[in-house]
Amino acid sequence: MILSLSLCVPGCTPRKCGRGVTDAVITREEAERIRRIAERGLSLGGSDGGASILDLHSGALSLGKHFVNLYRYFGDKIQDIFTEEDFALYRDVRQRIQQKIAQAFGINSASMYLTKPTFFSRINNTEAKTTHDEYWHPHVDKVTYGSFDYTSLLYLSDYTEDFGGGRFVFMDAGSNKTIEPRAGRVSFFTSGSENLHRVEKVHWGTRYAITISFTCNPDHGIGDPVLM
Ligand SMILES: O=C(O)CCC(=O)C(=O)O
Ligand SMILES: [Fe+2]
Repeated sequence: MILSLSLCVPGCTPRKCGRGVTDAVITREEAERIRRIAERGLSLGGSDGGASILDLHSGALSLGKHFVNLYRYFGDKIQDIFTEEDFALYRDVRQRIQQKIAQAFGINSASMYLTKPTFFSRINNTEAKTTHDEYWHPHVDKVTYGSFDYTSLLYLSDYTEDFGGGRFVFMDAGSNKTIEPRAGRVSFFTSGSENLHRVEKVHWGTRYAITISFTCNPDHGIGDPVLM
């Protein structure tokens, strides 16, 4: 009798769940370069509330209470905003994080695929205006985003230096575990219910991060963002 049906992709689907954090994959200088890309892109829009995103794959950019498509809106002019080097840096960083996750979980990095959404986030202490601004709710990424099997977060600014509050919290039974964002710090974890988490409210300053996630299902894979 078949008790459960699930897609099994040998070599990627998490067999062991877990999490890791490293400051050794991305340098602070690289994180600063990526933060400048995030600042440039997000300066073209911004949510009325405290949480803005720029989705590099779809081009979705927070604007007021809604989203616009940066790529459609700017057309060819997008080349005045982002350069080929920006996208090359994203690819390089994405590859190194993918390899780190593969190594940490003992899986084959070639059986992991980048998945969407892949986005910059900018958070400040402005009061939320829509539910999109409510970044602090506990959630499971696989439930929120569907295709995620492995989540990674690359932090682009420093807790206590650039902003207060805004720590990442794994909500474990018994004791929570907190990650303090720091430019160049990569936090990665399996995206299921074993890693329920939330982000503390940012009390002051501006917090930048980028979410880069992977799926084991090639049908949910996307290519690296490209300059259109
Ligand atoms: O920015 C963070 O630290 C986490 C964000 C998050 O949980 C998410 O985007 O799903
Ligand atoms: Fe999350």
